[in-house]
Amino acid sequence: MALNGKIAVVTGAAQGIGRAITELLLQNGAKVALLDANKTNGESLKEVLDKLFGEQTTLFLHCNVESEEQIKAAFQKTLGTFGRIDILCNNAGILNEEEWEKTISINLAAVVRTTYMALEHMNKMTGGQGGVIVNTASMAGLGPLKCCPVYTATKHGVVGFTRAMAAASTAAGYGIRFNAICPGLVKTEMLSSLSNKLGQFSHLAEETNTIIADKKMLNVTEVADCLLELVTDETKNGEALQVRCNGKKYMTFPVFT
Ligand SMILES: NC(=O)C1=CN([C@@H]2O[C@H](COP(=O)(O)OP(=O)(O)OC[C@H]3O[C@@H](n4cnc5c(N)ncnc54)[C@H](O)[C@@H]3O)[C@@H](O)[C@H]2O)C=CC1
Ligand SMILES: CCCCCC(=O)/C=C/C=C\C/C=C\C/C=C\CCCC(=O)O
Repeated sequence: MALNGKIAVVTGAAQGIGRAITELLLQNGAKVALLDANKTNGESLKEVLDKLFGEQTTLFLHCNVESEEQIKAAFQKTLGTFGRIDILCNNAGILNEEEWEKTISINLAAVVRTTYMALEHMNKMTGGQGGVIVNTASMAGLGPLKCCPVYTATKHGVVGFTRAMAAASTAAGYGIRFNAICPGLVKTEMLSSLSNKLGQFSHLAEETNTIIADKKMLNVTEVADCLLELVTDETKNGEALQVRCNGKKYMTFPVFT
């Protein structure tokens, strides 16, 4: 799938992995609507991107993915400006075991909400032109992280939702591919502010921070490079791509017959 002329929506685009995804999509010729709840970071990133790629190639839309109304408005603005949506990257996420309901709301419920909203515009069965949806899960979507059970549950949920949607899309002919990316530790603000986010598991903070300090971490650009493969390689559907410092691996799962 070549990206020239393609229109992408990226959530959590203002910093970290979302910013790297946005920059790589732009470098490859796509136009991008950046959705983020952080207005200050989003607006200053838009200024940077205007200079690098031209004002017409991006939109910053202040949007909390927990709000159905705000997502709807962001999709309408994207369609009004760019005319179509080909790519959705559900990337916004938090790690907060204290505010665990908010973690479920942003990391899982919002992925479902945004995906269903995108289907209304992308689904070939209802007049859309198809495309690809890539969800940012985590290695915590493939195995347990003892310091953050709810974060782990949301990321397992994202992997399951992605794979089931891929199967539903194939069965019904939506013309949309669904993939999940599952990175290990990535150098971003999410990990640097971890200690006070573990709630009842804060007794594991010291051990967790030691692991983080000792482990080699991925750069956001390494994650974005792998995500680009999931966007552009039309053979990839229903995949969970694990990305670690020592390489990437397409995961295999039990098959139901
Ligand atoms: N940093 C890491 O080690 C890893 C991160 N991930 C996942 O990658 C994704 C991105 O995380 P990072 O870039 O590391 O975090 P980050 O904290 O640097 O960036 C997250 C972005 O999402 C935005 N955001 C948060 N809540 C939002 C909401 N309700 N509505 C709209 N935007 C919202 C934030 O404003 C921020 O710009 C998350 O889903 C995270 O779970 C996955 C594996 C590893
Ligand atoms: C192994 C899960 C990495 C998940 C990254 C993430 O989404 C959030 C991490 C939060 C805390 C990290 C705490 C412990 C990590 C333990 C092991 C990391 C091993 C990474 C690797 O080997 O690639």
